[in-house]
Amino acid sequence: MFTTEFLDLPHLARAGGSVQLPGSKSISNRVLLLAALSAGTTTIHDLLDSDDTRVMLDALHALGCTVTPRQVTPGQPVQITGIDGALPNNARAQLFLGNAGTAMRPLTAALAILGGSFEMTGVPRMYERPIGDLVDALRQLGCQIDYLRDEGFPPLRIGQPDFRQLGSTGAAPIQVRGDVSSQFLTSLLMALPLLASTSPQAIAIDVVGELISKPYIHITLELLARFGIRVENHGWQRFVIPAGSRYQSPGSIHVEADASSASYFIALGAIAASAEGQNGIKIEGVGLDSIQGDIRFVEAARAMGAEITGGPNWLHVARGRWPLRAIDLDCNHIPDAAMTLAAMALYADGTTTLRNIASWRVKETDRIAAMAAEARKLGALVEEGAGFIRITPPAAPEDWRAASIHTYDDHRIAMCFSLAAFNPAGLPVRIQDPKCVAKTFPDYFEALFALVQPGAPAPVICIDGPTASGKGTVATLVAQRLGFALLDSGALYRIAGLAASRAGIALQADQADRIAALIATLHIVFAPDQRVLLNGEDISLAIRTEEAGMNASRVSAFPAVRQALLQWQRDFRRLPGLVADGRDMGTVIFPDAPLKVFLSASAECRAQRRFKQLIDKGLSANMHDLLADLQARDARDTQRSASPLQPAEDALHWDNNAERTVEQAVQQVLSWWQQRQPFAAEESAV
Ligand SMILES: O=C(O)C1=C[C@@H](OP(=O)(O)O)[C@@H](O)[C@H](O)C1
Ligand SMILES: C=C(OP(=O)(O)O)C(=O)O
Repeated sequence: MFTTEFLDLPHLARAGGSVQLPGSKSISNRVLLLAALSAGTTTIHDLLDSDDTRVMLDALHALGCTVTPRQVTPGQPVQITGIDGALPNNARAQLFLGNAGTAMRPLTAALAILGGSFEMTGVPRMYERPIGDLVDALRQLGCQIDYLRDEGFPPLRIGQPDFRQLGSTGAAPIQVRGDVSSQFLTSLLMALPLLASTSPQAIAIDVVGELISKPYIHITLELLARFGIRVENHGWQRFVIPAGSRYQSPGSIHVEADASSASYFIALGAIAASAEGQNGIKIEGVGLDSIQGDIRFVEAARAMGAEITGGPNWLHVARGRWPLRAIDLDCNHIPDAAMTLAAMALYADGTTTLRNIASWRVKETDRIAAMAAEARKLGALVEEGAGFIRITPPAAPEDWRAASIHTYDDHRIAMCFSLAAFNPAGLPVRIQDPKCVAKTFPDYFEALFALVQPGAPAPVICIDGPTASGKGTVATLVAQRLGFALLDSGALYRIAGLAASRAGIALQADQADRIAALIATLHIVFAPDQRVLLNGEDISLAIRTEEAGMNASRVSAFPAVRQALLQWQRDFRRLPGLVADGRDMGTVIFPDAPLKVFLSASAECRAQRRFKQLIDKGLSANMHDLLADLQARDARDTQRSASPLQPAEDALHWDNNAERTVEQAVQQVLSWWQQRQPFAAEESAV
């Protein structure tokens, strides 16, 4: 996941390949709760691991369910041992439910019926998302729920219910409004079997007013059936839970991939020209047999021009009509995926209108307002109303503008606007707070980058300089702040030197071809945890000794060795960008890099820095020897004929002497980078 303050997407041109999507949020959180209420143990395969499911898992754990393992591990199922319809007497817990509607609402209903002493809390936005219709419905039954702040909104306190009045009202249906969120009805449908299990009569729920987002009720009914509860659906108006209904674990259950998450990749296939040698985008894990209503996004995308084929659990999407066709659509049945249509509308041949989406206003943010504001920043014309949005794309490529997209802590805003990087003007797009995708799709950007190709080679920031100038530290931090990949080219020469000396090859010029041939056989891995592996062995420390540094300097003087490592280094170039640290990054390896920085410092200062580094690592060091070695390396690095150490003509210089801090150097590089971005002015105005 990208945890940077912002993520700059360079202009994107093409896409192709296949993507395996993470599990459905709506299915994951329903299955977790149903498993928790059931008798027996349920093994859940392909559960989504995201903020929304984590709050649900934590809540279930706090309520005494056995959850193994406690953290979702990719490829490993999660086992939940349920409470069999009852909590211990005097159960109490404070539950933090983040901004997960699928946790807050269903848990509120279930706990209000089970009884105990619970506080339901969340993030500030959760306290602006309505829950009054659900509380009103539960109070009809005798549930004890208090608002801790504003009437009609979380946080809530739940107490012990009093079901005596139920007897007197007999089997009167419970009324619930359906026009603000379908999650209220879903919550009742999942909680009321707890009452029906001991009730002599069936329990009926009547929907008052229009029921929005109906397909989510379909998911609820499908999953209830898997857990032994067969609800009668009378025309989406009345739902009847038979007397004696009792939760029974299905033993094992599989979570489909998320159909709403699929919408971004369907849109990608519809918008992007196919990458060379590829034919569109294959989406795996969800397909035409899905129980998720958002699969009907496929129809809308087809109407706009996408060419989509599919099987039970896969889809294939290719660009068809181009530009896309503008549409006018009632989107009530696909409230989440419809946002992706708004992103597709930026590439349509006219004005697209998305109607019947009033619920957008009470989700992660006011999504109608947010979509309108951000699409306008890109140059689109947008009209909005209480329950619709109308988008006209920028008229010509030159009407597009480079924008820094505010994401409002809303995963879907971030994912939707990543698609704006395909704009015809060749502009980059900045996504602020990219980690907001953690709500349902933590690795969204990684998945996107695996499929797309930039319009021009991915950006590179070169940081060159002599040994111990501090470039490694600065490069690492700059890469972290921007979410860029890191190339420590010195490490490659260190590895080459180490491998050659271990192979018994003398590090001298007449052996250069042998060393180059050896390099071609090496299997080198720079692990995400900073470890460096050579043919499977952790050599992170072995390449950091002074001797390894000297050997690196020796082999790096041989043109054949430099040549053998050239493509290796260039292959590090990837999205969203690269920070390359070395001696000839700006001059030889990435001469087209948009930012080149040359760090320098006096030999004494660098010797001091190296001394400290070695001591900190627990290695022995001697200042006098270090200075002499460093001067010898400087001489070799600057005097070698093959790519000698020298600043690129267009490099910006930073004197990294002792009185300057690492943070100052990092800030300077970031500020030079920022000045090169087209949204620099807008950003500094914020
Ligand atoms: O039940 C569900 O899983 C959901 C229902 C929908 O909400 P509304 O019913 O509030 O539209 C949807 O937007 C949400 O992401 C998930
Ligand atoms: C509306 C959404 O979430 P929630 O489940 O919190 O309602 C969403 O994921 O788009």
